[in-house]
Amino acid sequence: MRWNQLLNVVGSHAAGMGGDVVTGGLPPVPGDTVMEKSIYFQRNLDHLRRIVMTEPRGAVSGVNFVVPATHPEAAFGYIIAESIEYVAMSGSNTMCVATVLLETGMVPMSEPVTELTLEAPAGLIRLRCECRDGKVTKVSFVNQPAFVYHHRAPVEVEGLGTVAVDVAWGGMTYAIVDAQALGFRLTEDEAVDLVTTGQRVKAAAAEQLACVHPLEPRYAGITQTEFAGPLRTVDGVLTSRNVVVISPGFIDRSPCGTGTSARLALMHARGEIAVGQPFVHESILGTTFTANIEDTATVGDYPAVVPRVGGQAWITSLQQMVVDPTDPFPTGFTLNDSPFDDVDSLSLIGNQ
Ligand SMILES: O=C(O)[C@H]1NCC[C@@H]1O
Repeated sequence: MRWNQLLNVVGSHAAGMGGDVVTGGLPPVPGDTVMEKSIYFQRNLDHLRRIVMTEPRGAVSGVNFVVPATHPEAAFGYIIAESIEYVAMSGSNTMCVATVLLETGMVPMSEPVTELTLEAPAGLIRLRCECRDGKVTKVSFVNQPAFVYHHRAPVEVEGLGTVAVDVAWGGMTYAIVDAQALGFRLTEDEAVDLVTTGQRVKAAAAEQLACVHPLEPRYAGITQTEFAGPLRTVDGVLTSRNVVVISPGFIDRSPCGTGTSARLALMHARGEIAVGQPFVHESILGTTFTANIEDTATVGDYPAVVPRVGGQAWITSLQQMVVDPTDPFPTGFTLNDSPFDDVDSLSLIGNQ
């Protein structure tokens, strides 16, 4: 027993998308808000993200670090790290965190519903967790407001010509394109092509379209591409498939909660969905999130919507990750054959 580091890591996934939850082993993380803690973590403790995210210990694109909340209404805070950014919010990760907190007893579970408030870097997140026989069967949460930065902006994309791109914020920033117009059905056999095209769209949109969140810490740029499938009605409910390509080039296995939020903002702006109307978003795997707009709002000068997104998460492992002082890879490594290759090209939060 001579480890330099020991982290308690609960593996989980929401609708197919992995999200590890670190429930113990962290040093104190200073900050007056969870956003400040996230910025501190990025600057001073990023080696902990690398330990969980990279080989030889882990290989996952989302890691959540559970920290004490700074707001009296929240049970816990959580810092959310994706492959190349510390994000304000994430839907699948929020479902994983809530499920882990409840199913491991860190937060008491009440059946059939546990109302819970957590503190994400984006702010307070109110959750409604449906629970049966000790299992969380659905987590739905009210996201911070989502809004549209750009409507059908013409973007010159390498190999594609001029593409109409919408850009919307849902907790992360999305370049949203019409999947059908680009020839995609959003099926599993298209995964590699979706990543290649999605990365090109994202690079071009990020270069050609400015977007800076109006509120501190002023998240800037575009880090996700969302291919929006056609809207259809299934059993009377507005439904659509989508695929999100996460930086640095990896498909979200889930229907993507922040992408769903961004899409709700866009659909509302286009008159395609009303406040309160149910919506089902499908992933490339066919897994689903339910969603609706709870209310309208404004963010800076942008008209916005307040989204609710729901889905289910499952615990997959209980681990203690350790670092031996003689280990040649104390903070892991990546090779460029891995979809998580770019962990070192971390983009900093806001305009630091
Ligand atoms: O559900 C979401 O919002 C996320 N899934 C992985 C990438 C995004 O953070």
